[in-house]
Formats: sequence, C-alpha cells, structure tokens
Amino acid sequence: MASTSTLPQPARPGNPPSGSLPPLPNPKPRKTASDTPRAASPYGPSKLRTPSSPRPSLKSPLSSSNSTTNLNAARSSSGGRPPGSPDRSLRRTISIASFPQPPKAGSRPSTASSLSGIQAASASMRPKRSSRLSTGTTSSYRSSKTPSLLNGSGEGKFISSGDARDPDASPGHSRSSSAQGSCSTSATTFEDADDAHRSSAKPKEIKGNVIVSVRVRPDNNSGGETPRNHGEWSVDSRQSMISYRGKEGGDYIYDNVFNTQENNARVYDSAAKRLVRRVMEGYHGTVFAYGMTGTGKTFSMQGTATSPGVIPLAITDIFSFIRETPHREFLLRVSYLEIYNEKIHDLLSASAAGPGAGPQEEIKLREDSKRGVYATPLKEEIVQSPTQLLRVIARGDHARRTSSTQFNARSSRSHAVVQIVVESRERVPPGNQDKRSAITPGGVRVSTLSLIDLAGSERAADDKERRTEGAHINKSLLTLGNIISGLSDNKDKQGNPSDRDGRHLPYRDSKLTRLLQPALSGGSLVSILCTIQFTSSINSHTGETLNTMKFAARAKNNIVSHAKKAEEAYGGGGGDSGSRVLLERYRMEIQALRGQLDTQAKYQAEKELKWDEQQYEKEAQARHEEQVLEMQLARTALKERIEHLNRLILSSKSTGVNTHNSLSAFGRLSRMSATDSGTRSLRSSASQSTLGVAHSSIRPISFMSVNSSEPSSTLHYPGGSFGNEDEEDLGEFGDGKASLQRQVAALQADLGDKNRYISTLERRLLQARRSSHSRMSVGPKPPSSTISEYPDASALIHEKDMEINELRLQLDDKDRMLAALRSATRHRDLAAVTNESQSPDLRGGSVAGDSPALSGNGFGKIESPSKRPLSGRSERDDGGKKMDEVSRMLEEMIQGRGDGQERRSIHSESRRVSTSAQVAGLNPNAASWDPTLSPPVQE
Ligand SMILES: Nc1ncnc2c1ncn2[C@@H]1O[C@H](COP(=O)(O)OP(=O)(O)OP(=O)(O)O)[C@@H](O)[C@H]1O
Repeated sequence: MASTSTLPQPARPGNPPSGSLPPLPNPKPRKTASDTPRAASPYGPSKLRTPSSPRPSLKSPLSSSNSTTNLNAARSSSGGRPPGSPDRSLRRTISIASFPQPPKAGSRPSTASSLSGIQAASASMRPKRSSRLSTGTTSSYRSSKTPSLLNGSGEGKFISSGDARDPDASPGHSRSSSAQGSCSTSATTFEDADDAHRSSAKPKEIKGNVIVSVRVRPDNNSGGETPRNHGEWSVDSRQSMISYRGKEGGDYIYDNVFNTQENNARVYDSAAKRLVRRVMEGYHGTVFAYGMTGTGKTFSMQGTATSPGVIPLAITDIFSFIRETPHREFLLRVSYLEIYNEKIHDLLSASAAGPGAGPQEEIKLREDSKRGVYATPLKEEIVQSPTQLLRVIARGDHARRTSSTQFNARSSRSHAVVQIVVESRERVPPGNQDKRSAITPGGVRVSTLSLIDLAGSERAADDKERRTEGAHINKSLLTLGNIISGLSDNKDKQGNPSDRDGRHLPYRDSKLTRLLQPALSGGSLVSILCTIQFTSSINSHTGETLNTMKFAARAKNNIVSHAKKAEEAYGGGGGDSGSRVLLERYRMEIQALRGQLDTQAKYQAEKELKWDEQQYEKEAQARHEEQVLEMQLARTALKERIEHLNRLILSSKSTGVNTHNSLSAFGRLSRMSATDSGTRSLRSSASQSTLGVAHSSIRPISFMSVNSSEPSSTLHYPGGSFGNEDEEDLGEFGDGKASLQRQVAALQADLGDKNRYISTLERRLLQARRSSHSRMSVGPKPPSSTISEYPDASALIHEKDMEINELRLQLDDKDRMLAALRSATRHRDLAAVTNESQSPDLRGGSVAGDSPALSGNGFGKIESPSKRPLSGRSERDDGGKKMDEVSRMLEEMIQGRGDGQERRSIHSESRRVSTSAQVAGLNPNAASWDPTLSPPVQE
C-alpha cells in the first residue's frame, strides 16, 4: 500500500518510565459474583477473578479442574445466567449478539455467552477453530451461538486451561495482508450479519458494545521475547488474561490481551475491525489508545509502513465496505485535531501546516442534541480514496506536537483525534438516476468514527515545558479515569448521567473528557486499547502498569454503550444536522443544478430561437430599408425626371399654358424671381408664337402695348394684368438688348439648376452604388416590387450615367446657346446700327401687323405700314438674315449635338419645338422670340 509510506514510522526504542504515574481513581474493590451482581459470572462466584481483586494466592487460575467445576456449576445453577445478574449485564448481553464476531477462532471464553442466555454448556463447548480466520469458520462461530468476546461481565473471567486459545487462532502474521486479504474475509462474514440485520423488520438495538484490550509492548532488553512470566507478571493472550503476582495482584482478564508478538493487524482485527464496520452501517464508534508514555499507543494507532496500525487499517476497511455495499452511496469527510495544553488545534488547517503560519482561530467545543459535543470551527476534508484519506491524516500527523522525553524519543505531547464522518444513503436505482420524478432516495445516515491517540501519562519531567505538557496530559487522563470510574447508569434530576452517588460527571474538567463525552456516556461503540510494557530493568514501572490495567478494567466494567444506528436525516429538513448532511445537501444541490441546467438549456434554446428570429427580422429590416432606399432613389430619380420633363414640357407647351396665365403652375418658372418676370413674359410670348395658339389675339398684346400709341392697340388679353406686365417688359426690351441679356440670365439660372440637378443625381448615384454593393455583399435578396422596376442595379446606374452624360451635353449645348445668343445680340446690334445709319426712316418705321415680335425684340420703333418705306424692308431683311444666320447656327449646333445621340422623343420634341421657337423668335415675321423658353435640350 503505497499510501502507508506517508505514515509516520515510529522507530524509537524507549524504555518505559520507571517513576510512578498519577494514580488512577481507586477501582472499586474487587467484587466476586457473590457480592456484586455486575461481577457475576456464569462460571461461578468462587473462582471468578477480577482484574483488580487481590489474588488469594499466586496459584494460577488457569486450572482446568477448577474451571471445569465452575463452568458446570454455573451451568447448573442458572442456566447460563448468573444468579442475580444485574440489568446492566443483561443489557450488554442483548447487544452482544448484534455485534459481529471477530474473525478469529472461537477459542475465547466469553461471559457474554452465558449472560445472553446461552447455556454454560455452550460456553464449555466453545468450538475450536479449525482454520484461520476463514469466512466459514466465522459463520459457524456465529451460527453455533458461540458467544461474543465482547463486553462480558468485565469483572474477569475464569478460564479453563483446557479451553486455551489455539495459538494458531490469531497468528501474528495472519493479518499480514489484512488490508487486502483477511479484511475481505471478515467482511464477508459481517455482510451476512448485515443482511440478516437488514432483513429484520425491526432492527436490533446494539447496546453495551465496549471492547477493552490490553497490548503488551515488547521489552527491548528481552530481545523481542514475550516476557510470559516476566517477574511478577504473566501474560496469557489466549486467555486474554494478565496476571500479577505482586501486591494488589490478581488476574486481569479483558476482551483481548495482545502479547508482544502480536502485530498491529492482529490488534486491529480483534479490537477495531467490527467497530469500524458498524460505523459504516450507521453507528458511532470510538477507538482510543491509553497508556503510559512510550508503551506503543502511537505505534498501535498509526503503525508503520510495514505494519500499519488501527487508523490505516480502518481506512482500508472503510473503503472495502463501500466497495462491498453497492446498494448504498457514501460520502466521507475527515477532520483531525489535537488537544495540547488544554487547547484544541486543527491539524488540517493551513495554519497548522507550517511554522510560519499565522495564529489559529481558537477552536471551541460546542454541544447540540444531534451532534453531541463537537469542535468548531474545524476543517473537514472530503475524501474519495484510501490514499487520499491516508494522506490527509499523515498531514495531520506531521503537524502534531511531539517531543523527546525521557521515555520516548518522539513522544506525542497531545491527544490526537481523527474523526471520520460517514454519510450513507440508499442508492437510487441506476435507471432512475436521471429522472427527478423517480424514486427519491432515502434519508442520509451519518455516523462518526473517532480514532484517538492519547498522550501518554508520565512522571514529572525536568524540562519546564515538558513538565507543563505533562501536567496537562496527566490532568486530562486523571479526569478521564475519574469519569470512567464514576460511570453508571444513574442519572441526575436533569437527566444527565451521574455517578452512583448522583453527582454529575466532571466531563467539563478537561477538553479530552468533554470531547469523549458522547462516547463515554453511551452514544457510541467503544474500543479501548491499553498499552503496557514490562521491563526487566530496576526502573520497572509496575505502578503505572497496574494503573493502566485498572483503568482498562474500570472501562470494561463501567462504560455502557447504548449506541443506536443513526437515524436517517433529510437535508431539506433544516436544522444543523440536516444542513451538515453533505450527501443530502449535495443531492439537493445536484438536483437544483440539474434544474438550473434544464432551465438554462431551455432559455438558451429560446434565446437562440429569438436570436434567429431577430436576425431574420434584422435582415428583413435591412432588406426593407434597402428597398425603401431604392424606392426613394427611384422615386427621387423619377421625380427629378418628371420635374425635368415638366420643365421641358413647360418650355415646349408654355404657349398653351401662358394663354391661361398660369405660369405658376409650371413650377420651375414660378420660382423665378421678380426680376425674371420679364423673361417669363418673354417665354410666354415665345410659346404663344411657337405653338400658334390664338396667335392673332396675342400678337397685339405685346405689340400694341409697347409700340402702338393708339388706344385701340391696347388690346385685350384675357388675363389683363399679364398684358400689363408684358407691356412693362416690352418697355424694358425696347432695344432688344435687354431681352437677350435676360435670356442669358435665364439660361444661366437654368444652368445653375441643371448643375444642382446633376449633383443631386450624382449623389443619388453614389448612394445607389453603395446600396448595390451592400446588397450584393449580403447576398441575393428576394425580388421586390421596387426592384422589379429596376431589376438590375447596374442598369439603373447605367441609366443614371447616361442621364448625367446627357445633362452634361445639355450644359455644353447651353454654353453654345449662350455663345450663339451673344453672337446674335452682337449681330442684331450691328444691324440696328447699320439701319440707323443707312435708313433713318426705317428706324422710326414699322410694319404693322407684319411682325410685332420684331418690334418686341427691339428692332426699332414700329411704325404703321403706311409710313414704312420700301427700303426699310431690305434693311430689315438684312437684319433678318443675320438673325436667320444666328438661328441657323443654333440649329446646326443643336442638330450637331443631337446627331449621333439617342434622344428621347420628348427631348427631341422639345428641342424641335424650342428650335422652332428660337427660329420664330429670330424671325422678324414671328410673333415673338424667347430663347430662354426653348433650351435646345433640357435633359
Ligand atoms: N508492539 C510494539 N512492537 C515494536 N515496537 C513497538 C511496539 N510498541 C511500541 N513500539 C516502539 O516503542 C516506541 C514508543 O512507541 P510509541 O511512540 O508508540 O509510544 P507511545 O505510547 O505513543 O508514547 P507517547 O505517549 O510518549 O507518545 C516506538 O519506537 C515504537 O516503535
């Protein structure tokens, strides 16, 4: 077992102290069966030997004749039960049957057998063990009602020499593989007992389960030989008896007496194994080693790597039991404390780990009805394997205080308490483990196993520190002895245990006794291992040895165990015990976590679903936004186009519009400023002339209003005021130069509009491109009604590009138009100058009704036809030619631009119309001319 290597390996030869130890409380005077019922033995009062009773003689009690006689006498007298046997003995008897038998030969005598009603005959017929520690042997032991070795009368046993234990029954080496081999053998036996126990409708209550054993440490000076008859002492391990022939001598008989050759495994098997198993079943159990310093307490409890002691073997058995009990689940937690100088220290806490560690929080003892007395705060570690548990304990051992003393090079200076808490619960059938609605496991049973290595009693040392330690140790041991001496079934008025005189027991006088209170007052199974040593040296410490033996005898006599299987607790029930049941708490936590997991999984699924939906919605939203944007773009583009076309239409159809004097309805023109009013009027005129609508009625408007002084010439225009405006305008354009300037201004304004329009379109185009890119990066989108109008973004872009190009071309055209108009202006001015210089008549003449527009365009004052000279016509023709030339230039220019380009019909139409208008405007025969109304291309 690898883990055992971590255990301390005491290898310190030491001699037992030779001085006297603090005296144990005086044991009750030896009582024989005749004077004390407790000491009653089925073997007859006359021969019954009690450990502390003075031997009547040095004659060995192991006389076969005597024993036989006595056994027969006992058998005949009371049928196996001693007359007047006390209740206490009877109670113990009841419990014995429930306490499993040790896996050793049935060679041990037991008063218990007789007390339990088994006839002395059966005791005398103790089966001889035929084989070593086998399951079969043990089973037959039990089935034959062979009495338990435990908890007999406690006052000693008279044993026939003929019934001496077979030396092979508990060979020292038989437990060499205790952890692996013999443990399992025993376990099998106990499992049978457990099964019987489980099947019972009403479990038996185990009472009076106290084992008291004495172990004799080999004397270093004797070369390892058992000092069987060492001076005044004799040890008979088979009879579980130690005899002393000195003063206060007698035969001391216990449940177990281990001679110097018996090893730790043997000690464990006999003294602790069953108790450990019972703890695993739900009983509280306490094992402690008591004895003078250097006599082998630590050696017995901890052992060595080659010979593990009670603690490691118990740990091995605990896990063996768990393995063998598949129908239950277990949780183990361990704590380790020491009582040093009446202070409790946690050996597992971090601060106990090293010298540099800070001060430890003071640990106090508390008591509650469920847990009894317990130390708090104390670190508890949950362990899952023997190795882990052994490591934890080894860590505590390392922190324990030891010092070199006169009798022990590594003397334990403190009482050390390992406490293993065992929680167990019926296992939920595997098929139902994941179904929370399925079988709910039973409650959790909590039991504790306390393994205590007491500090050794010792004489006063020279060293002050050792003396102080020794004083505390001795005081606590003395208190322990006092309490054990005073133990009885008596209770005081408050129901607390009291001694026989009704006095309360001084548990509170020391931390050790306070901590042991639950065990000593009957709450747990108890196994006490007392260690002694005989030496051949002059410094023999007979007094201390006798004290230890008396202590053991009193413990055997007085400690009564009412240990019951712990009740099953439910973690949800609240209360301290409930909350401390980790198994239940963990189960509930696991359940809660599973619930949380389920909820989270559901939540997660919902969230994912939601997220998916959101994503889908987001995508849909994005798609929608894109669509809206596209629609907006398309609408904007269309609007712009409509507006643009409207402007074009306005230009081309303005004649008809202006006829009704609704310029404002044409938007673009309505925005013109007041300063543009002249231009507007001119446009109207041009339109009218171009379209030839109400030509005759309109013509006089401008003409007559401007040029005729006759009242009749102030002719009617349906929209009266308009006519007045025209009149004003015409007055301004009297020289025709202003008209051209206004045309230029109008064209420039139009140019500005066009530029703005272009920039708008470019902006839109950019947006459309971005949108197109993003849409393409997202992936194909479902067709929409908007997109269906523009199924191909590139087509849209292309169209826009085309439009922009066309607009640019229009701009160019306009520039050219401007240039042409300027040129026309120059020509006209030239013509006017020429006319003035060559034909003054013409300057004042006019051709009434011939070309009102001409006059309107500033070609001189219009006179009546009668006053107009003939020569004037030719001059006018010259001017007209020049104007025609300009018109032609414009026409060519426009045509040239138009050639090779695809124009929409409406554009062509507007151009044609505008060209006509221009031509008409420049034609002296035309009614009027307004180039601003007729941009060649307005796209
Ligand atoms: N049964 C035994 N067989 C061999 N060696 C033993 C036995 N018992 C004790 N020893 C040895 O005797 C020495 C003292 O033993 P141990 O330390 O266990 O005594 P102790 O009772 O615990 O003393 P203390 O009370 O001072 O701590 C150790 O070296 C140990 O190995």
